[in-house]
Amino acid sequence: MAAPVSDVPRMGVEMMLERIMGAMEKQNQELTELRRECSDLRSSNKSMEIMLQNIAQQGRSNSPGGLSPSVGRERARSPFLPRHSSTLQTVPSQISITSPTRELSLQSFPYTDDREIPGFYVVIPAGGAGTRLWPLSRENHPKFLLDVNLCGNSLLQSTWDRLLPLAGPSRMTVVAGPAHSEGILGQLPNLAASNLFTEPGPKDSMAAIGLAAAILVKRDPDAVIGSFAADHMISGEDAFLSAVAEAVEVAKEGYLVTIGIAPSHPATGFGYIRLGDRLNLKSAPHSRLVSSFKEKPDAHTAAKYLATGQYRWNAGMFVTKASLLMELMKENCPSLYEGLMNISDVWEDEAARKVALEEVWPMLEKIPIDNAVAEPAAAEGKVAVIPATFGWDDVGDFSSLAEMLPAESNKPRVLGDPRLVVSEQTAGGIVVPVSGRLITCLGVDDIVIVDAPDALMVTTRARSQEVKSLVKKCREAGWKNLL
Ligand SMILES: Nc1nc2c(ncn2[C@@H]2O[C@H](COP(=O)(O)OP(=O)(O)O[C@H]3O[C@H](CO)[C@@H](O)[C@H](O)[C@@H]3O)[C@@H](O)[C@H]2O)c(=O)[nH]1
Repeated sequence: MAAPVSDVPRMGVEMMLERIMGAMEKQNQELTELRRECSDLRSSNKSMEIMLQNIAQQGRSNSPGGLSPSVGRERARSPFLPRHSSTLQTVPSQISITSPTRELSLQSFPYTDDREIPGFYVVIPAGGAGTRLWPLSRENHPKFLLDVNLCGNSLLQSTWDRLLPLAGPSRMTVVAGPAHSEGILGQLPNLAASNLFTEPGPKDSMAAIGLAAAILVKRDPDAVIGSFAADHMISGEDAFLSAVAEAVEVAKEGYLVTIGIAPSHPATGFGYIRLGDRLNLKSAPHSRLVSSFKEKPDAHTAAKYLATGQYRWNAGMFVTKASLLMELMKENCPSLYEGLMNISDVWEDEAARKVALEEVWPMLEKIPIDNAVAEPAAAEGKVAVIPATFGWDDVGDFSSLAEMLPAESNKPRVLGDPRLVVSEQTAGGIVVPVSGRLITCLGVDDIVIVDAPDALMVTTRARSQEVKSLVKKCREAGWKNLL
Protein backbone atom coordinates (compact mmCIF):
# COMPACT_ATOMS: atom_id res chain seq x y z
CA MET A 1 0.00 0.00 0.00
CA ALA A 2 1.30 3.44 -0.88
CA ALA A 3 2.23 5.76 2.06
CA PRO A 4 -0.29 8.49 2.85
CA VAL A 5 0.59 11.78 1.13
CA SER A 6 1.26 13.50 4.54
CA ASP A 7 4.06 10.86 5.36
CA VAL A 8 6.12 11.55 2.19
CA PRO A 9 8.06 14.66 3.40
CA ARG A 10 8.72 12.96 6.81
CA MET A 11 10.32 9.94 5.03
CA GLY A 12 12.39 12.31 2.93
CA VAL A 13 13.78 13.95 6.11
CA GLU A 14 14.57 10.57 7.69
CA MET A 15 16.43 9.44 4.60
CA MET A 16 18.42 12.65 4.55
CA LEU A 17 19.34 12.26 8.22
CA GLU A 18 20.39 8.68 7.57
CA ARG A 19 22.61 9.78 4.72
CA ILE A 20 24.17 12.58 6.82
CA MET A 21 24.89 10.12 9.64
CA GLY A 22 26.47 7.71 7.14
CA ALA A 23 28.68 10.47 5.71
CA MET A 24 29.79 11.56 9.20
CA GLU A 25 30.72 8.02 10.09
CA LYS A 26 32.79 7.72 6.90
CA GLN A 27 34.53 11.03 7.68
CA ASN A 28 35.34 9.82 11.19
CA GLN A 29 36.91 6.67 9.75
CA GLU A 30 38.97 8.79 7.35
CA LEU A 31 40.07 11.07 10.19
CA THR A 32 41.20 8.08 12.24
CA GLU A 33 43.12 6.82 9.20
CA LEU A 34 44.73 10.26 8.72
CA ARG A 35 45.74 10.46 12.41
CA ARG A 36 47.41 7.07 12.10
CA GLU A 37 49.28 8.21 8.97
CA CYS A 38 50.37 11.42 10.72
CA SER A 39 51.68 9.47 13.66
CA ASP A 40 53.60 7.13 11.28
CA LEU A 41 55.01 10.18 9.49
CA ARG A 42 56.09 11.77 12.77
CA SER A 43 58.00 8.67 13.82
CA SER A 44 59.63 8.27 10.41
CA ASN A 45 60.58 11.99 10.49
CA LYS A 46 62.17 11.44 13.86
CA SER A 47 64.28 8.53 12.56
CA MET A 48 65.19 10.58 9.47
CA GLU A 49 66.29 13.46 11.73
CA ILE A 50 68.48 11.11 13.72
CA MET A 51 69.92 9.69 10.48
CA LEU A 52 70.69 13.20 9.15
CA GLN A 53 72.31 14.18 12.43
CA ASN A 54 74.53 11.12 12.17
CA ILE A 55 75.46 11.96 8.57
CA ALA A 56 76.22 15.58 9.51
CA GLN A 57 78.38 14.41 12.39
CA GLN A 58 80.26 12.02 10.12
CA GLY A 59 80.71 14.85 7.57
CA ARG A 60 82.11 17.14 10.25
CA SER A 61 84.55 14.55 11.46
CA ASN A 62 85.64 13.73 7.86
CA SER A 63 86.37 17.30 6.73
CA PRO A 64 88.68 19.60 8.67
CA GLY A 65 86.67 22.68 9.55
CA GLY A 66 83.46 20.94 8.44
CA LEU A 67 80.91 23.17 6.76
CA SER A 68 81.17 26.03 9.18
CA PRO A 69 81.36 29.55 7.75
CA SER A 70 84.63 30.59 6.15
CA VAL A 71 86.93 28.16 8.00
CA GLY A 72 89.80 27.19 5.71
CA ARG A 73 87.69 26.81 2.59
CA GLU A 74 88.47 28.13 -0.84
CA ARG A 75 86.12 30.72 -2.26
CA ALA A 76 83.35 28.94 -4.14
CA ARG A 77 83.21 28.74 -7.93
CA SER A 78 80.05 28.74 -9.94
CA PRO A 79 79.28 25.61 -11.93
CA PHE A 80 77.81 27.78 -14.69
CA LEU A 81 81.14 28.92 -16.03
CA PRO A 82 81.33 28.54 -19.79
CA ARG A 83 83.34 25.94 -21.70
CA HIS A 84 85.70 28.52 -23.22
CA SER A 85 86.74 29.97 -19.91
CA SER A 86 90.46 29.24 -19.79
CA THR A 87 91.05 30.15 -16.15
CA LEU A 88 87.75 29.01 -14.79
CA GLN A 89 85.95 25.87 -13.76
CA THR A 90 83.48 24.18 -16.11
CA VAL A 91 80.15 22.44 -15.57
CA PRO A 92 80.68 19.31 -13.41
CA SER A 93 81.42 16.36 -15.66
CA GLN A 94 78.91 14.01 -14.05
CA ILE A 95 75.99 16.07 -15.30
CA SER A 96 75.15 16.00 -18.95
CA ILE A 97 73.47 19.32 -19.67
CA THR A 98 71.85 20.34 -22.90
CA SER A 99 70.72 23.92 -23.38
CA PRO A 100 66.99 24.30 -23.05
CA THR A 101 67.35 27.87 -24.35
CA ARG A 102 69.54 27.10 -27.31
CA GLU A 103 67.26 29.11 -29.55
CA LEU A 104 68.31 32.19 -27.59
CA SER A 105 71.97 31.51 -28.08
CA LEU A 106 73.98 33.35 -30.66
CA GLN A 107 73.65 32.12 -34.20
CA SER A 108 76.69 32.90 -36.31
CA PHE A 109 76.00 36.21 -37.96
CA PRO A 110 76.24 36.05 -41.73
CA TYR A 111 77.23 39.65 -42.49
CA THR A 112 80.53 39.95 -40.57
CA ASP A 113 82.32 42.24 -43.02
CA ASP A 114 79.34 44.10 -44.48
CA ARG A 115 78.18 45.35 -41.11
CA GLU A 116 81.39 46.97 -39.88
CA ILE A 117 80.92 50.68 -39.16
CA PRO A 118 84.15 52.69 -39.51
CA GLY A 119 84.87 54.84 -36.47
CA PHE A 120 82.38 52.95 -34.26
CA TYR A 121 83.70 51.70 -30.90
CA VAL A 122 81.93 49.25 -28.61
CA VAL A 123 82.20 49.85 -24.85
CA ILE A 124 81.12 46.98 -22.60
CA PRO A 125 80.83 48.09 -18.97
CA ALA A 126 81.20 44.91 -16.94
CA GLY A 127 80.36 45.82 -13.37
CA GLY A 128 78.15 44.31 -10.69
CA ALA A 129 78.08 40.76 -9.41
CA GLY A 130 74.51 39.87 -10.37
CA THR A 131 73.89 38.92 -6.74
CA ARG A 132 70.26 38.01 -7.40
CA LEU A 133 71.48 34.96 -9.30
CA TRP A 134 73.35 33.55 -6.31
CA PRO A 135 74.41 30.73 -5.85
CA LEU A 136 75.09 30.56 -9.60
CA SER A 137 76.82 33.96 -9.59
CA ARG A 138 79.63 34.60 -7.12
CA GLU A 139 81.78 37.67 -6.43
CA ASN A 140 84.72 36.17 -8.34
CA HIS A 141 82.48 34.87 -11.09
CA PRO A 142 79.80 37.48 -11.64
CA LYS A 143 76.79 37.04 -13.88
CA PHE A 144 78.54 38.35 -17.00
CA LEU A 145 81.17 35.57 -16.83
CA LEU A 146 78.51 32.86 -16.53
CA ASP A 147 76.86 30.76 -19.17
CA VAL A 148 73.46 31.27 -17.53
CA ASN A 149 71.45 29.71 -20.34
CA LEU A 150 73.90 26.86 -20.93
CA CYS A 151 74.52 27.76 -24.57
CA GLY A 152 78.30 27.32 -24.30
CA ASN A 153 79.04 31.07 -24.11
CA SER A 154 79.02 33.38 -21.12
CA LEU A 155 76.82 36.49 -21.30
CA LEU A 156 80.00 38.52 -21.86
CA GLN A 157 81.11 36.27 -24.71
CA SER A 158 77.66 36.50 -26.29
CA THR A 159 77.76 40.30 -25.98
CA TRP A 160 81.18 40.36 -27.62
CA ASP A 161 80.13 38.03 -30.47
CA ARG A 162 76.95 39.99 -31.07
CA LEU A 163 78.73 43.35 -31.44
CA LEU A 164 81.93 42.22 -33.11
CA PRO A 165 80.51 42.49 -36.66
CA LEU A 166 79.92 46.23 -36.16
CA ALA A 167 83.27 47.25 -34.69
CA GLY A 168 85.83 44.53 -35.44
CA PRO A 169 88.21 43.36 -32.66
CA SER A 170 90.39 46.50 -32.59
CA ARG A 171 87.44 48.74 -31.61
CA MET A 172 85.94 46.47 -28.97
CA THR A 173 86.58 47.68 -25.40
CA VAL A 174 85.62 46.55 -21.89
CA VAL A 175 85.56 48.53 -18.62
CA ALA A 176 85.83 46.39 -15.46
CA GLY A 177 87.34 46.08 -12.00
CA PRO A 178 90.75 44.49 -11.36
CA ALA A 179 89.25 41.37 -9.78
CA HIS A 180 87.68 40.39 -13.09
CA SER A 181 90.47 41.29 -15.55
CA GLU A 182 91.89 37.77 -15.66
CA GLY A 183 88.50 36.16 -16.16
CA ILE A 184 87.58 38.65 -18.90
CA LEU A 185 90.84 38.23 -20.81
CA GLY A 186 90.52 34.45 -20.44
CA GLN A 187 87.06 34.49 -21.99
CA LEU A 188 87.82 37.11 -24.67
CA PRO A 189 91.16 36.08 -26.22
CA ASN A 190 90.73 38.68 -29.01
CA LEU A 191 90.30 41.62 -26.64
CA ALA A 192 93.43 43.79 -26.95
CA ALA A 193 94.98 44.32 -23.50
CA SER A 194 95.04 48.08 -24.23
CA ASN A 195 91.27 47.97 -24.76
CA LEU A 196 90.54 46.58 -21.30
CA PHE A 197 90.08 49.71 -19.18
CA THR A 198 90.61 48.62 -15.59
CA GLU A 199 88.97 50.83 -12.98
CA PRO A 200 90.25 50.58 -9.41
CA GLY A 201 86.78 50.16 -7.91
CA PRO A 202 83.08 50.43 -8.78
CA LYS A 203 81.98 54.04 -9.31
CA ASP A 204 78.72 53.29 -11.19
CA SER A 205 77.98 53.50 -14.89
CA MET A 206 78.80 57.20 -15.58
CA ALA A 207 82.39 56.90 -14.39
CA ALA A 208 82.85 53.55 -16.19
CA ILE A 209 81.43 54.65 -19.55
CA GLY A 210 82.90 58.15 -19.09
CA LEU A 211 86.38 56.65 -18.58
CA ALA A 212 86.10 54.78 -21.88
CA ALA A 213 84.80 57.90 -23.65
CA ALA A 214 87.62 60.05 -22.25
CA ILE A 215 90.29 57.55 -23.40
CA LEU A 216 88.72 56.89 -26.81
CA VAL A 217 88.17 60.56 -27.69
CA LYS A 218 91.90 61.08 -27.20
CA ARG A 219 92.71 58.08 -29.42
CA ASP A 220 90.15 59.11 -32.04
CA PRO A 221 88.50 62.56 -31.73
CA ASP A 222 85.68 61.49 -34.11
CA ALA A 223 84.93 58.26 -32.27
CA VAL A 224 81.30 57.22 -32.01
CA ILE A 225 80.85 54.91 -29.02
CA GLY A 226 78.09 52.50 -28.11
CA SER A 227 77.84 51.14 -24.58
CA PHE A 228 76.13 47.80 -24.04
CA ALA A 229 75.90 45.91 -20.75
CA ALA A 230 77.98 42.75 -20.52
CA ASP A 231 75.21 40.68 -18.98
CA HIS A 232 72.03 41.05 -21.03
CA MET A 233 70.37 38.57 -23.39
CA ILE A 234 69.13 39.48 -26.82
CA SER A 235 67.14 37.49 -29.35
CA GLY A 236 66.81 38.68 -32.92
CA GLU A 237 70.44 39.50 -33.69
CA ASP A 238 69.72 41.04 -37.07
CA ALA A 239 67.12 43.45 -35.69
CA PHE A 240 69.56 44.33 -32.91
CA LEU A 241 72.41 45.14 -35.30
CA SER A 242 70.09 47.18 -37.53
CA ALA A 243 68.91 49.21 -34.51
CA VAL A 244 72.52 49.89 -33.45
CA ALA A 245 73.50 50.88 -36.99
CA GLU A 246 70.55 53.29 -37.08
CA ALA A 247 71.53 54.66 -33.66
CA VAL A 248 75.04 55.37 -35.00
CA GLU A 249 73.54 57.42 -37.84
CA VAL A 250 71.57 59.50 -35.33
CA ALA A 251 74.61 59.85 -33.05
CA LYS A 252 76.57 61.32 -35.97
CA GLU A 253 73.90 64.06 -36.12
CA GLY A 254 74.88 65.10 -32.60
CA TYR A 255 72.41 63.22 -30.38
CA LEU A 256 72.87 60.96 -27.40
CA VAL A 257 70.97 57.93 -28.66
CA THR A 258 69.37 55.11 -26.74
CA ILE A 259 67.54 51.99 -27.86
CA GLY A 260 64.03 51.54 -26.45
CA ILE A 261 62.62 48.06 -25.86
CA ALA A 262 58.88 47.44 -26.32
CA PRO A 263 57.70 46.66 -22.76
CA SER A 264 55.89 43.35 -22.31
CA HIS A 265 54.71 43.93 -18.73
CA PRO A 266 54.78 46.72 -16.13
CA ALA A 267 58.28 45.92 -14.86
CA THR A 268 59.49 47.90 -11.87
CA GLY A 269 63.16 46.96 -12.22
CA PHE A 270 63.77 48.94 -15.43
CA GLY A 271 63.85 52.58 -16.44
CA TYR A 272 61.25 53.90 -18.91
CA ILE A 273 61.71 56.19 -21.91
CA ARG A 274 58.86 58.43 -23.04
CA LEU A 275 58.81 58.73 -26.83
CA GLY A 276 58.86 62.22 -28.31
CA ASP A 277 58.46 63.54 -31.86
CA ARG A 278 59.83 61.76 -34.89
CA LEU A 279 63.22 63.03 -36.03
CA ASN A 280 62.49 62.47 -39.73
CA LEU A 281 66.11 61.59 -40.55
CA LYS A 282 66.49 59.85 -43.92
CA SER A 283 69.34 57.70 -42.63
CA ALA A 284 67.38 56.72 -39.49
CA PRO A 285 63.70 56.40 -40.34
CA HIS A 286 62.63 55.01 -36.94
CA SER A 287 64.40 57.58 -34.79
CA ARG A 288 62.46 59.77 -32.36
CA LEU A 289 63.30 62.31 -29.72
CA VAL A 290 63.16 61.21 -26.09
CA SER A 291 60.79 63.46 -24.20
CA SER A 292 61.82 62.15 -20.76
CA PHE A 293 63.24 59.26 -18.73
CA LYS A 294 61.69 57.73 -15.64
CA GLU A 295 63.95 55.47 -13.62
CA LYS A 296 62.30 52.36 -12.09
CA PRO A 297 58.69 53.49 -11.47
CA ASP A 298 56.31 51.68 -9.09
CA ALA A 299 53.99 49.01 -10.53
CA HIS A 300 50.98 51.36 -10.72
CA THR A 301 52.91 54.01 -12.66
CA ALA A 302 54.49 51.38 -14.90
CA ALA A 303 51.03 49.99 -15.77
CA LYS A 304 49.83 53.50 -16.61
CA TYR A 305 52.86 53.99 -18.89
CA LEU A 306 52.12 50.75 -20.72
CA ALA A 307 48.51 51.73 -21.31
CA THR A 308 49.58 54.89 -23.19
CA GLY A 309 51.75 52.97 -25.67
CA GLN A 310 54.18 55.91 -25.53
CA TYR A 311 56.87 54.31 -23.39
CA ARG A 312 59.79 51.97 -23.98
CA TRP A 313 62.09 50.19 -21.55
CA ASN A 314 65.52 51.68 -21.11
CA ALA A 315 67.94 48.82 -21.80
CA GLY A 316 70.97 50.86 -20.70
CA MET A 317 72.29 51.09 -24.29
CA PHE A 318 73.75 54.45 -25.29
CA VAL A 319 75.29 55.42 -28.64
CA THR A 320 76.95 58.81 -29.00
CA LYS A 321 79.98 60.68 -30.24
CA ALA A 322 82.53 60.32 -27.45
CA SER A 323 83.09 64.09 -27.66
CA LEU A 324 79.37 64.78 -27.04
CA LEU A 325 79.37 62.53 -23.97
CA MET A 326 82.35 64.48 -22.62
CA GLU A 327 80.54 67.78 -23.27
CA LEU A 328 77.42 66.54 -21.51
CA MET A 329 79.51 65.45 -18.52
CA LYS A 330 81.29 68.81 -18.45
CA GLU A 331 77.91 70.55 -18.39
CA ASN A 332 76.12 68.29 -15.89
CA CYS A 333 78.81 66.81 -13.63
CA PRO A 334 81.90 69.01 -14.01
CA SER A 335 84.01 67.44 -11.24
CA LEU A 336 83.54 63.95 -12.69
CA TYR A 337 84.50 65.38 -16.11
CA GLU A 338 87.64 67.00 -14.66
CA GLY A 339 88.68 63.80 -12.90
CA LEU A 340 88.22 61.63 -15.99
CA MET A 341 90.10 64.17 -18.14
CA ASN A 342 93.02 64.07 -15.71
CA ILE A 343 93.11 60.29 -15.82
CA SER A 344 92.74 60.04 -19.60
CA ASP A 345 95.50 62.64 -20.15
CA VAL A 346 98.04 60.14 -18.83
CA TRP A 347 96.26 56.86 -19.63
CA GLU A 348 98.70 55.60 -22.27
CA ASP A 349 101.63 56.00 -19.81
CA GLU A 350 101.27 53.05 -17.47
CA ALA A 351 103.20 54.48 -14.52
CA ALA A 352 101.48 57.89 -14.68
CA ARG A 353 98.11 56.20 -15.13
CA LYS A 354 98.62 54.21 -11.93
CA VAL A 355 99.36 57.38 -9.96
CA ALA A 356 96.41 59.28 -11.46
CA LEU A 357 94.00 56.41 -10.78
CA GLU A 358 95.17 56.16 -7.17
CA GLU A 359 94.80 59.88 -6.62
CA VAL A 360 91.71 60.73 -8.64
CA TRP A 361 89.49 57.65 -8.87
CA PRO A 362 88.47 57.49 -5.19
CA MET A 363 87.27 61.13 -5.37
CA LEU A 364 84.97 60.59 -8.37
CA GLU A 365 81.23 60.97 -8.02
CA LYS A 366 79.28 57.68 -8.02
CA ILE A 367 76.32 58.23 -10.33
CA PRO A 368 74.46 56.26 -13.04
CA ILE A 369 74.71 57.56 -16.61
CA ASP A 370 70.91 57.92 -16.69
CA ASN A 371 70.85 60.53 -13.91
CA ALA A 372 74.20 62.09 -14.76
CA VAL A 373 73.62 63.00 -18.41
CA ALA A 374 70.69 61.22 -20.10
CA GLU A 375 67.91 62.87 -18.07
CA PRO A 376 69.22 66.46 -18.25
CA ALA A 377 70.12 66.07 -21.95
CA ALA A 378 66.61 64.76 -22.74
CA ALA A 379 65.16 67.89 -21.14
CA GLU A 380 67.24 69.90 -23.64
CA GLY A 381 66.06 67.83 -26.65
CA LYS A 382 69.48 66.21 -27.14
CA VAL A 383 68.47 62.58 -26.69
CA ALA A 384 67.01 60.33 -29.38
CA VAL A 385 65.68 56.79 -29.28
CA ILE A 386 65.46 53.95 -31.77
CA PRO A 387 62.43 51.84 -30.84
CA ALA A 388 63.67 48.26 -30.96
CA THR A 389 62.02 45.19 -32.46
CA PHE A 390 64.35 42.59 -30.94
CA GLY A 391 63.86 40.59 -27.73
CA TRP A 392 65.79 41.73 -24.67
CA ASP A 393 66.14 40.76 -21.04
CA ASP A 394 68.61 41.76 -18.36
CA VAL A 395 68.32 38.28 -16.75
CA GLY A 396 68.18 40.07 -13.44
CA ASP A 397 66.86 37.20 -11.30
CA PHE A 398 65.70 33.59 -11.35
CA SER A 399 62.19 34.62 -12.30
CA SER A 400 63.37 36.28 -15.51
CA LEU A 401 65.69 33.32 -16.13
CA ALA A 402 62.61 31.06 -15.82
CA GLU A 403 60.84 33.14 -18.47
CA MET A 404 63.48 32.13 -20.99
CA LEU A 405 62.92 28.41 -20.53
CA PRO A 406 60.24 26.34 -22.24
CA ALA A 407 57.28 25.64 -19.94
CA GLU A 408 55.28 22.43 -19.54
CA SER A 409 51.97 22.41 -17.71
CA ASN A 410 52.16 21.49 -14.02
CA LYS A 411 55.94 21.17 -14.14
CA PRO A 412 58.73 23.49 -13.04
CA ARG A 413 61.13 24.75 -15.71
CA VAL A 414 64.49 23.05 -15.44
CA LEU A 415 67.78 24.77 -16.17
CA GLY A 416 70.08 21.79 -16.56
CA ASP A 417 69.48 18.07 -16.85
CA PRO A 418 65.71 17.47 -16.67
CA ARG A 419 66.28 13.87 -15.55
CA LEU A 420 67.47 15.22 -12.22
CA VAL A 421 64.08 16.76 -11.44
CA VAL A 422 61.00 14.72 -10.58
CA SER A 423 57.90 16.69 -9.70
CA GLU A 424 54.20 16.29 -9.11
CA GLN A 425 51.71 19.16 -9.31
CA THR A 426 54.43 21.79 -9.22
CA ALA A 427 53.60 24.55 -11.66
CA GLY A 428 55.38 27.70 -12.74
CA GLY A 429 58.68 27.43 -10.86
CA ILE A 430 62.30 26.91 -11.86
CA VAL A 431 64.71 24.23 -10.67
CA VAL A 432 68.45 24.40 -11.33
CA PRO A 433 69.96 20.99 -10.53
CA VAL A 434 73.69 21.57 -10.46
CA SER A 435 75.04 19.31 -7.73
CA GLY A 436 74.04 16.19 -9.63
CA ARG A 437 71.66 14.85 -7.01
CA LEU A 438 67.97 14.20 -7.65
CA ILE A 439 65.57 17.02 -6.81
CA THR A 440 61.94 16.16 -6.13
CA CYS A 441 59.04 18.49 -5.44
CA LEU A 442 55.37 17.97 -4.78
CA GLY A 443 52.60 20.56 -4.78
CA VAL A 444 54.80 23.68 -4.57
CA ASP A 445 53.92 26.22 -7.25
CA ASP A 446 56.23 29.00 -8.42
CA ILE A 447 59.14 27.63 -6.43
CA VAL A 448 62.79 28.44 -7.16
CA ILE A 449 65.33 25.75 -6.24
CA VAL A 450 69.00 26.22 -7.05
CA ASP A 451 71.06 23.27 -5.90
CA ALA A 452 74.76 24.07 -6.22
CA PRO A 453 77.32 21.65 -4.77
CA ASP A 454 78.10 23.97 -1.85
CA ALA A 455 74.84 25.87 -1.31
CA LEU A 456 71.14 25.25 -1.76
CA MET A 457 68.84 28.23 -2.33
CA VAL A 458 65.07 27.94 -2.15
CA THR A 459 62.62 30.79 -2.68
CA THR A 460 59.58 31.68 -4.77
CA ARG A 461 59.56 33.42 -8.14
CA ALA A 462 57.68 36.34 -6.63
CA ARG A 463 60.52 36.92 -4.15
CA SER A 464 63.46 36.18 -6.41
CA GLN A 465 64.46 39.87 -6.49
CA GLU A 466 65.10 39.58 -2.74
CA VAL A 467 67.87 36.98 -3.15
CA LYS A 468 70.14 40.03 -2.90
CA SER A 469 69.15 40.54 0.74
CA LEU A 470 69.53 36.81 1.41
CA VAL A 471 73.11 37.05 0.16
CA LYS A 472 73.67 40.01 2.50
CA LYS A 473 72.37 37.90 5.36
CA CYS A 474 74.73 35.03 4.44
CA ARG A 475 77.61 37.52 4.50
CA GLU A 476 76.59 38.73 7.98
CA ALA A 477 76.38 35.10 9.11
CA GLY A 478 80.02 34.54 8.10
CA TRP A 479 79.57 32.70 4.79
CA LYS A 480 81.64 35.17 2.74
CA ASN A 481 83.57 32.27 1.20
CA LEU A 482 80.43 31.04 -0.54
CA LEU A 483 79.37 34.41 -1.96
N1 LIG B 1 82.52 48.76 -15.14
C1 LIG B 1 81.49 49.13 -14.42
N2 LIG B 1 80.28 48.98 -14.91
C2 LIG B 1 79.24 49.36 -14.14
C3 LIG B 1 79.40 49.94 -12.88
N3 LIG B 1 78.18 50.22 -12.37
C4 LIG B 1 77.29 49.83 -13.29
N4 LIG B 1 77.93 49.30 -14.35
C5 LIG B 1 77.34 48.75 -15.57
O1 LIG B 1 76.41 49.68 -16.07
C6 LIG B 1 75.25 49.02 -16.53
C7 LIG B 1 74.01 49.51 -15.79
O2 LIG B 1 74.25 49.48 -14.43
P1 LIG B 1 73.26 48.81 -13.36
O3 LIG B 1 73.73 49.20 -12.00
O4 LIG B 1 73.08 47.37 -13.66
O5 LIG B 1 71.94 49.60 -13.68
P2 LIG B 1 70.46 49.17 -13.37
O6 LIG B 1 70.16 49.48 -11.96
O7 LIG B 1 70.15 47.79 -13.83
O8 LIG B 1 69.66 50.18 -14.30
C8 LIG B 1 70.11 50.53 -15.59
O9 LIG B 1 69.98 49.44 -16.49
C9 LIG B 1 68.60 48.99 -16.68
C10 LIG B 1 68.63 47.88 -17.71
O10 LIG B 1 69.30 46.79 -17.18
C11 LIG B 1 67.73 50.15 -17.19
O11 LIG B 1 66.38 49.72 -17.33
C12 LIG B 1 67.82 51.31 -16.22
O12 LIG B 1 67.08 52.39 -16.72
C13 LIG B 1 69.28 51.72 -16.05
O13 LIG B 1 69.79 52.22 -17.25
C14 LIG B 1 75.52 47.53 -16.33
O14 LIG B 1 76.05 47.05 -17.53
C15 LIG B 1 76.57 47.49 -15.26
O15 LIG B 1 77.40 46.36 -15.40
C16 LIG B 1 80.73 50.11 -12.40
O16 LIG B 1 80.97 50.61 -11.30
N5 LIG B 1 81.72 49.69 -13.21
